[in-house]
Amino acid sequence: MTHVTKTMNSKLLKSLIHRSLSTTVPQIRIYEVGPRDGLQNESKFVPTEIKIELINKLAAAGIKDIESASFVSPKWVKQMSDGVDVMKNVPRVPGVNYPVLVPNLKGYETAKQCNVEEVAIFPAGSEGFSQKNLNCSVEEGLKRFKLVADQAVKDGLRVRGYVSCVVGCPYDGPIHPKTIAKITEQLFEMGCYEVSLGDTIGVGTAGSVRRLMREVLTVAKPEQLALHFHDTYGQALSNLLAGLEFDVKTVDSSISGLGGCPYARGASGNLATEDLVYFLYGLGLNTHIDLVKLIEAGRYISNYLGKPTESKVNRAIGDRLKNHNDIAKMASCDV
Ligand SMILES: CC(C)(COP(=O)([O-])OP(=O)([O-])OC[C@H]1O[C@@H](n2cnc3c(N)ncnc32)[C@H](O)[C@@H]1OP(=O)([O-])[O-])[C@@H](O)C(=O)NCCC(=O)NCCSC(=O)C[C@@](C)(O)CC(=O)[O-]
Repeated sequence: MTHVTKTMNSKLLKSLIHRSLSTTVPQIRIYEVGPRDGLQNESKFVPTEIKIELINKLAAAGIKDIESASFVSPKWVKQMSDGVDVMKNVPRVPGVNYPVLVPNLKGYETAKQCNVEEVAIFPAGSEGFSQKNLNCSVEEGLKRFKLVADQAVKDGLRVRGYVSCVVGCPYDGPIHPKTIAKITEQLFEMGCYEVSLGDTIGVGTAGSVRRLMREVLTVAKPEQLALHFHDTYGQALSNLLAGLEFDVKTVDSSISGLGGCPYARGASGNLATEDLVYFLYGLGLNTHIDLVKLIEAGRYISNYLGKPTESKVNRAIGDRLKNHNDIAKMASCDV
């Protein structure tokens, strides 16, 4: 790379970071799932203090919704078995929401003991995945989640719903959008304030996402929906653009592109939060996220896991920051 190109890239980067710090109106809400969806698939146990430090770094970067743990059966997902320690010890930053995933009333009771303000329930969009992930049919799963939602609403907690396998299932193949719309509607009837549409195995394309959105928007308003794309086939950003065309305002992502579900064969990581923030600034959509601190959080966890980041933005900017050798200086640079 020539000196001129290097300088231009560095100017571009500074202006991008400056914009990320200076604009004021949040237009897109980022719901970070790295500490939960991101780490649940890691085979080597990640110590509680590393999980807590990751959550702290995400909060310091300006993320306001951080799904921090799941209270599922430790026999099913051992990686999440320290959820209570995470939730009892993570310093709660005012204004930051620390939701947890719960599969049943048992998990809900644990969540309540940890003083969470929001729980997430997660029926599957397909029979095959429901059996593998929850050990029950879709209908039985919905019944269990209704018990959780009823109790949470009674206790004054917010309830978020996920529908997984919204486009395709690793066991049943393509899923009809009408099926997903029906489950989405049931989640709203249970009292969910928002439903996140999960392309669990990342098989969606802009075309299938558009078809899904048209159907789901017959039962929901765009501001009640979130988009949750895994990037298995490299389609997450184009799928997101297709979803944003329908005016959805909340996007799930995972720091460093970590993620996957142990019960969804072939599922890879989520859309990386660093890539999402870069992409949204490119569209002129403010997120209030400090990209430099976010990159630092991504490097922290990928260094710990001993693997390269899945975030292309982190990789691209990271190399240049090595040259500048001072992340903090870079973040405060003006143009
Ligand atoms: C639903 C169950 C529990 C059914 O599992 P089961 O084996 O049918 O349940 P069970 O009631 O027979 O319980 C088995 C054992 O687990 C215990 N147990 C039971 N529940 C709990 C709990 N809450 N907390 C702690 N322990 C629990 C229970 O006490 C018992 O212990 P034992 O008596 O044998 O010693 C199980 O299938 C499960 O935990 N599944 C969760 C799997 C999971 O976490 N998958 C990943 C998250 S989903 C996802 O990633 C997709 C999403 C949301 O991100 C969207 C997307 O990406 O698209």
